[in-house]
Amino acid sequence: MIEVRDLYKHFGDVKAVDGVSFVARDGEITGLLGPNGAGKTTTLRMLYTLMNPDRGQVLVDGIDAARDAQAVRRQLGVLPDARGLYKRLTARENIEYFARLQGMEHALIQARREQLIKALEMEDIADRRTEGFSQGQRVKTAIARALVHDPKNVILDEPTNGLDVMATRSLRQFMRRLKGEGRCVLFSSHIMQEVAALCDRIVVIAHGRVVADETPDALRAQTGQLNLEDAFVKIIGSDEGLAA
Ligand SMILES: Nc1ncnc2c1ncn2[C@@H]1O[C@H](COP(=O)(O)OP(=O)(O)OP(=O)(O)O)[C@@H](O)[C@H]1O
Repeated sequence: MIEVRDLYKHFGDVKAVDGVSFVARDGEITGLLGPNGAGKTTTLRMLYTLMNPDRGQVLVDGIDAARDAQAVRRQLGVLPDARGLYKRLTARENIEYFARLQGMEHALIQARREQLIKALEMEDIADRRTEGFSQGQRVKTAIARALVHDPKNVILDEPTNGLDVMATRSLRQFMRRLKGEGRCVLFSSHIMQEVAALCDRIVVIAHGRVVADETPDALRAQTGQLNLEDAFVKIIGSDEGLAA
């Protein structure tokens, strides 16, 4: 479980994150939805301990990120906005390298690596150097790498960005599988259809603030809109930056 309490991050005059609180529960998919520049990536960066908040608290499975960042990192699998693969290594080697950094044992690394390669249907690319990989191939490799240590909590920053329809469908399927395994899945998106299709809970963020935190059904009811797209536009007050 991931808990965010009253988080702030300002860059000069820009209030990127301005008092954000929410909870992402185990066995659920939580979507952080907001237009471009809403503060999604900054919020996630503080969650996965890449950036310190100006104020506020991040708890992962009850562990305070400010007190024990390393313990928090062990509990997290992260697909960052910069996918950051080693281009001279093959996909398999990228996954293995990360597992070694996590201090995993050789036999466990092999088992978990092969399990993920199969689950993400990446057998055909596993022994290719990642240099020249397509967006979809890069995302798959980065996700396999992020999950190799079997983390309970999974954070994905705009996971379907740049993916085609088939790749998006299979990634959604994979995220449902993670949820079915009881993991806490938190992802950001500016695509409302995606969030509507996947999420148990939607946290809508605009101008660094949470403007709604509901189930998709409750959002529809609260705004009196049958269509989620209309509901989002009503909550945010504009459809700017929200792709359908
Ligand atoms: N390192 C930084 N220095 C200065 N300003 C920053 C920095 N990081 C983010 N910002 C600003 O903070 C605001 C929120 O940015 P953020 O990347 O968190 O938004 P986002 O919701 O992830 O947007 P997008 O959907 O476009 O990725 C933006 O105005 C951005 O320009």
